[in-house]
Amino acid sequence: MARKLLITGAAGTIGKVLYEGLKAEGKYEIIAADVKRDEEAGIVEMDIHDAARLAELTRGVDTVLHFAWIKDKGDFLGKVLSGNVSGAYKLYEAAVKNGVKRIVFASSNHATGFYKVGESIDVEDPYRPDSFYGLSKCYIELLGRLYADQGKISSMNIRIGNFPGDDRPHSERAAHIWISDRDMIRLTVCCIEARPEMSYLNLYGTSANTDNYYDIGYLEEQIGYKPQDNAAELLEQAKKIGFWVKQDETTFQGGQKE
Ligand SMILES: NC(=O)C1=CN([C@@H]2O[C@H](COP(=O)(O)OP(=O)(O)OC[C@H]3O[C@@H](n4cnc5c(N)ncnc54)[C@H](O)[C@@H]3O)[C@@H](O)[C@H]2O)C=CC1
Ligand SMILES: O=C(O)[C@H]1OC(=O)[C@H](O)[C@@H](O)[C@@H]1O
Repeated sequence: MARKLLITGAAGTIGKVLYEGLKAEGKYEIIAADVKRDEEAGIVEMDIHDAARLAELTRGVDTVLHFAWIKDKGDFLGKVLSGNVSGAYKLYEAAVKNGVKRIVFASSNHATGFYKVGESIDVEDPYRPDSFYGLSKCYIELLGRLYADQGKISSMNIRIGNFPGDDRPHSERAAHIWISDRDMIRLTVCCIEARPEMSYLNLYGTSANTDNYYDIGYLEEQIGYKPQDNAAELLEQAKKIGFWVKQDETTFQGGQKE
């Protein structure tokens, strides 16, 4: 029987690419949902605040891919806590009640964005959020950890680097964190297919960039992720043809300056 997936945020920059890529895999039954319904694209309506709708949509689902996000702009009490954190809680509760096996969450490099450029960091290093946005990602990663430790669901948090939506790196900073469309799809498939006993995993989601901030080589053995693209090569080509590349020297990995 085909594995049933629910993608939240399916109309978004990453969601759209994932939905198409996972359809093309040809082996999944997919519910694509977003607050923006798009009948033509097969995207049904779902508001992350609506617990009843979440209960309905998670029924019979094997894996939830949680990519919906209310743009927060630092509104801590409102969009961060009452929107994204409480929305994730409602989604995870619904998933657990319906026996969903795994949640793959779109976390972010900003969960550790206050490490300095030049520092080599490991995924087990302490959180260093660089914003309320990054902080909310830490909270939701830990929500997943709680449910996983309680034996209720398997939880994987992909700390995505930079996915601009047009499949090319645009800045010097992107050379350290970029992920291409096909690597994003590949990585998500690896998370979906990872062995069921894997109850919790945090990982950085980037392509095989020469200058990656994070060593992700071990992911091949752990979950079979073998990225194919490299921002350094594409930035080199872009510069040769005079394509705009932002020179952005930053102090911190999340992009902020001292
Ligand atoms: N694009 C990137 O470079 C990175 C993205 N991420 C994370 O990946 C996820 C997806 O990012 P993008 O696709 O770039 O964002 P996006 O803003 O393009 O997509 C988010 C989607 O969520 C939907 N949404 C908003 N409010 C909603 C609600 N109340 N209920 C249901 N859906 C709602 C939006 O309509 C939108 O389609 C986010 O969690 C983001 O923080 C993390 C790191 C990097
Ligand atoms: O750090 C980055 O480049 C990206 O990180 C994120 O978490 C954001 O969702 C995305 O809009 C940024 O562009």
